[in-house]
Amino acid sequence: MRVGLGFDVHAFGDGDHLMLGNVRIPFDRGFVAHSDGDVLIHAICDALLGALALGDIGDHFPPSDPQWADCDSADFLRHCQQLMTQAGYQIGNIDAVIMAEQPKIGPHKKAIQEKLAEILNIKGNQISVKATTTEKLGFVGRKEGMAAQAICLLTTVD
Ligand SMILES: Nc1ccn([C@@H]2O[C@H](COP(=O)(O)O)[C@@H](O)[C@H]2O)c(=O)n1
Ligand SMILES: C[C@@]1(CO)OP(=O)(O)OP(=O)(O)OC[C@H]1O
Repeated sequence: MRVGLGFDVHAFGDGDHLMLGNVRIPFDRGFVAHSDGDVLIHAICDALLGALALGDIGDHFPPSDPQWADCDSADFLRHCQQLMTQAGYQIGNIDAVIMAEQPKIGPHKKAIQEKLAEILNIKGNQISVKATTTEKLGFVGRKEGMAAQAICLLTTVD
């Protein structure tokens, strides 16, 4: 068994939606990022890579590489999953928390969990997505951006 931890932050900029867990959420801002800025998927990728001791998302998809510009972060997640499978592991469970003052994540949580379960080919009860404000404190509280944290448990494939 191995555990991994991931954390990511993206600032808000111009835009009219956010991609979170590969679900499009209408919003009056967008993420500032090289890719689609899916802060939740990036945290999950780093959790998987961390559990495998394979570096972090930037090692695999360098921000300096134009091929990742505006990239669908689901592709990053599929790649990390392939690395996990090649290493002989499978997902036990993933737990994640999104830190955001806005938008409200609650109405989108189920869709996000279902989408991530579909991408990762796991059951719905193997992935948990939660949300919290930071009680108006810090950059999240000032609505300057969003953060996400994820932890995963990997087990060996029998
Ligand atoms: N962007 C957010 C932040 C929080 N929620 C939900 O609100 C509840 C209370 O969160 P606090 O951090 O203010 O205690 C909790 O159920 C969160 O899931 C949300 O939907 N969207
Ligand atoms: C995802 C990558 C892709 O170039 O860029 P960003 O979308 O800026 O996201 P970040 O969380 O900073 O991770 C680094 C990169 O791997």
